[in-house]
Amino acid sequence: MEAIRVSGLDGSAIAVHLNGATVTEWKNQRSDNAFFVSERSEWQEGRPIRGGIPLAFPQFAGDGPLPNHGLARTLPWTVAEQATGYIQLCLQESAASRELWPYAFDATYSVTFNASSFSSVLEITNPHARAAGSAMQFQALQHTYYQLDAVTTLQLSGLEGRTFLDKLTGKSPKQAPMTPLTIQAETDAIFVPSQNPRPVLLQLEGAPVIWNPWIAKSAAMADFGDEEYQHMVCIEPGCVSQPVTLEPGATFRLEQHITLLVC
Ligand SMILES: O=P(O)(O)OC[C@H]1O[C@H](O)[C@H](O)[C@@H](O)[C@@H]1O
Repeated sequence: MEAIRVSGLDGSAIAVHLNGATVTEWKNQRSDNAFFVSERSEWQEGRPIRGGIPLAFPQFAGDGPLPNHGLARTLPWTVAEQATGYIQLCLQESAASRELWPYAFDATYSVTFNASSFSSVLEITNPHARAAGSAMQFQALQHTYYQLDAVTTLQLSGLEGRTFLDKLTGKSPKQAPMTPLTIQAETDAIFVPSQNPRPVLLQLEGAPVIWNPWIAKSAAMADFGDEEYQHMVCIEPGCVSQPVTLEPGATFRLEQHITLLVC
């Protein structure tokens, strides 16, 4: 599977796969890889990579008729630009995408990084001329897997008191505790947008999904090690509970900015 390695300043580097524009590695001043990638990931063209930052578009998870998380994470993207600490990839509609989703779209994914910060921006344009086209609706999300020493010691601040839809109980609305979020069991929480969002540990755009498969689901996944849930968490900025409606000619932007606070 084709991976591109991009070097940045101060010894930093990323690896990104054309399959899904999936970033699988960010080497920074703290670690060889900030992102979790499963030892059991499949690494097959046309299959999702289990780790790094798969992109969900135009559908989140099983929310519609498309394959889980849509089509962007399994199609081949192309490199549009590359420089020190920067890469931009793009994807347009194709026969393969039209088979699954009958809309025209222009997607770009731009990653800018150095040894202490990492930004990734997904942009989706509805390419129809304003007069001619129609609006399109979709969900989009950056499914970021973080590598952790121990998930049970994670404290995630910024989501105190916010409402989330709990996928483990049929998307029932619940309220996050007023203390930092911790993960001590299976977690699959879709946060809903709030009026006054605060940064979530990292600076995230949109309302994140927080996921850890824990014991039983890990054992059931063929491309995930039984014990790996202990060393990862997914914090996924995106627009899920409120899908995006994009008018002809308009561009939607989903940003993720990660800053190392301790070096
Ligand atoms: O197994 P995947 O298709 O990669 O999905 C992995 C996970 O993604 C999201 O976080 C969803 O909320 C989960 O319900 C899903 O299990």
